[in-house]
Amino acid sequence: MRPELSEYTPIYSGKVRELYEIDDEHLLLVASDRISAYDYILDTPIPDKGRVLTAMSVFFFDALGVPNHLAGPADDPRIPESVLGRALVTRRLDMVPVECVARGYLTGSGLKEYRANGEVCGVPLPEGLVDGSRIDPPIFTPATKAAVGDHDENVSFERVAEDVGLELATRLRELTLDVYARGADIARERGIILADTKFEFGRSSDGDLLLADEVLTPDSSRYWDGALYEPGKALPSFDKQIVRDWLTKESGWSTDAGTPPPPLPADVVERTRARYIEAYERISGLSFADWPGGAA
Ligand SMILES: N#Cc1c(N)ncnc1-c1cnn(CCN2CCOCC2)c1
Repeated sequence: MRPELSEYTPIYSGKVRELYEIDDEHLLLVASDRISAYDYILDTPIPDKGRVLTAMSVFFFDALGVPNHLAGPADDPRIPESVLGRALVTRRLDMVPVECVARGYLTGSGLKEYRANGEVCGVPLPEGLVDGSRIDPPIFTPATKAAVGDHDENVSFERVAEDVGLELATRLRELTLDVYARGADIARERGIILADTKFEFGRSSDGDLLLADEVLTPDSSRYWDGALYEPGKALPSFDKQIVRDWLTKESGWSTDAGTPPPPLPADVVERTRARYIEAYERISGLSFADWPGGAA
């Protein structure tokens, strides 16, 4: 008999995920079906988004073999039926207050910084780069964690070293670049570019540095369709562009409307759900139908 979610104490609620306390040593990390666009949490959920992104995290945790915070399988008996498939039991860690970002392509806030001063987080880049340019080798561009709803602030490696010490900052950079490179290689071999990603790390009670949070999902990474990539060409989001295009080109809403986006039509929801499942099945080689928690 599985416990009810109400038996666990909620300790953190983010835009699309929540964290609950199971006991002194264990947490329940729950991924919702909520989707965000243009800094709004949309009213319309994407069915199975939470389950697909949980499956992606588990695939990469397993494939990359990095010591991590998982403390049980996807069907762990401590997971309530109501969130089965979109929740994971994790070890409770002492989180390192750094968003560990790796960038293999120049876009977003990194591009904005580069255009202003030719570098990103203090890392100088060659002249002449444009939106979508490859950054090879990838760079470590950390950020400080922002409050829910705010944007993280890009900071230099030196600032991270001041905050957490040079040894840990160096280890975070090494791990971030190694895990990103290996994960991006796996995805690229299957036709999906992971342009950048954000990791979080924490220390266990016995002092080990473990990979935490979600790993290489479309919510923590930019997913691009590799078939469309040309050098120097930024691509639309593999998973969110259907929603973005409908909102800005068909719904009558605009990003400067000053009002929340309208509900999504059923076909946009279904096509978006299919994109998440496609990304998972292409990268993992597994069938989403085999993932726990599907409709009975
Ligand atoms: N993972 C993890 C983890 C852990 N294993 N131990 C202790 N704390 C955390 C933790 C606490 N906050 N965050 C930020 C990311 N949140 C994740 C949930 O959803 C909201 C955002 C991570």
